[in-house]
Amino acid sequence: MAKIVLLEKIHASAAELLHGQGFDDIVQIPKALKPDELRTALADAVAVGIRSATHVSADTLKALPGLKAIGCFCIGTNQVDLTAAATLGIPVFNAPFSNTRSVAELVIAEAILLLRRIPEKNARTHRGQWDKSAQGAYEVRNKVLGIIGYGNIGSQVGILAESVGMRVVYYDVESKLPLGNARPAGGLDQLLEQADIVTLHVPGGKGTENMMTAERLASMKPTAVLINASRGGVVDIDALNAALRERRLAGAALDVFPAEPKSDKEEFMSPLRGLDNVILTPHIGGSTEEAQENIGSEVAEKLARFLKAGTTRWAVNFPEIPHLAKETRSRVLHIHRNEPGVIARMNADFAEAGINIVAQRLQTRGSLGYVITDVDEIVSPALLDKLRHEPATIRCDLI
Ligand SMILES: NC(=O)c1ccc[n+]([C@@H]2O[C@H](COP(=O)([O-])OP(=O)(O)OC[C@H]3O[C@@H](n4cnc5c(N)ncnc54)[C@H](O)[C@@H]3O)[C@@H](O)[C@H]2O)c1
Ligand SMILES: O=C(O)[C@H](O)COP(=O)(O)O
Repeated sequence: MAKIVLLEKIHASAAELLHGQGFDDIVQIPKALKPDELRTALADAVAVGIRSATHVSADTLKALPGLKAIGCFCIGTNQVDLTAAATLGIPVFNAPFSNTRSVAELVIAEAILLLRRIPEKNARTHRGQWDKSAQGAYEVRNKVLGIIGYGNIGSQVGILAESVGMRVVYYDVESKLPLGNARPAGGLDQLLEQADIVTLHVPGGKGTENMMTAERLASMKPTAVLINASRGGVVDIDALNAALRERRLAGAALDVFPAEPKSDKEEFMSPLRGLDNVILTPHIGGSTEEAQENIGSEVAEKLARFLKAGTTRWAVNFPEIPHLAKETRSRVLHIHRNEPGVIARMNADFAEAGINIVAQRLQTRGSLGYVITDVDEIVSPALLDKLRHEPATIRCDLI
């Protein structure tokens, strides 16, 4: 029985779909696990489902030879060592669009709340103060929204922002088609100088680590606000803390942090706690009923299709082979280093065993090759062993 472990309160739609596909050994753990706990929990699992808080390193993957696939039940995949996973023959799947709208709506709401200074007004009113003043409170109409990272979320934020009258500029490392009346800012520095609201929608990882440095924060208008619903590492948190306390920025909304609790039992620690001009949320940008239900079934289906048919369509780190219904008795999944002669040797092994190949589909990506071979005969353990011991083989499975 193939065991699948689902962590971090993945929506029930995932387990439902997997059960429907015949996977009955599903273990659910409602939190993220530390590396040693992860190794124990996944020791006999073929697949794992995680969200953004479970970090899967190369060392963890090397300690789990039985693990065949990883599902990130979210958009970001920077929590997994994707290169190590590919090198070990493990495809990683995610849900690239399912929570886009949820994040975009939250960002627009926060932009309005911050410009009206609602976080401060709210805190003061709770403390019994009656701060009825228009000072420093603005409409978002005609204000400049600067979007850093104009991908799926950033571009949707731009569309929603225009519908309430904001003027949208963006900066992206890639050339992007502007939607609506949005226009490229002409560079990151130009964006920071002119924006009243700066919102970050870049991926996490080395390329964006601390991209909002003290200098960049200092180049923003003192009346401007910063929103970060991307990844915590993108902002120099101490520099932001200083800018906010010294009133060099008017406010901020943060949904993601350099260090986040692994479960709701752990205390959230941040230098920004207690600041009235800051909205802090516990990484819930994508946490709506709609998004989580869709993500659950989308990623579960990708895992099920891989485990049952070898399908790697939409894998983020792997050669992509679209879904091909299994119509023959046996299907061999062969993941190998992309070198000359691998397929020839493999097919010679089939021929030597007297097996005729009915269909074969090869795809490569960089140094990785993946071939699905359908045959009508039973593949013997001896042949499987031979294929597994071909010099370029990374992994070979029979389904
Ligand atoms: N807070 C949440 O709950 C939540 C929910 C969903 C996604 N996210 C985060 O939001 C990120 C963005 O999601 P998306 O779906 O829009 O991703 P995406 O891949 O569609 O867009 C990311 C964009 O950033 C651009 N980019 C990359 N590096 C850049 C850089 N250094 N400077 C400027 N632009 C850069 C890319 O070219 C791309 O256009 C995800 O990677 C994830 O980390 C957070
Ligand atoms: O990458 C994402 O989709 C978001 O960061 C959401 O992550 P979560 O599933 O942990 O809420």
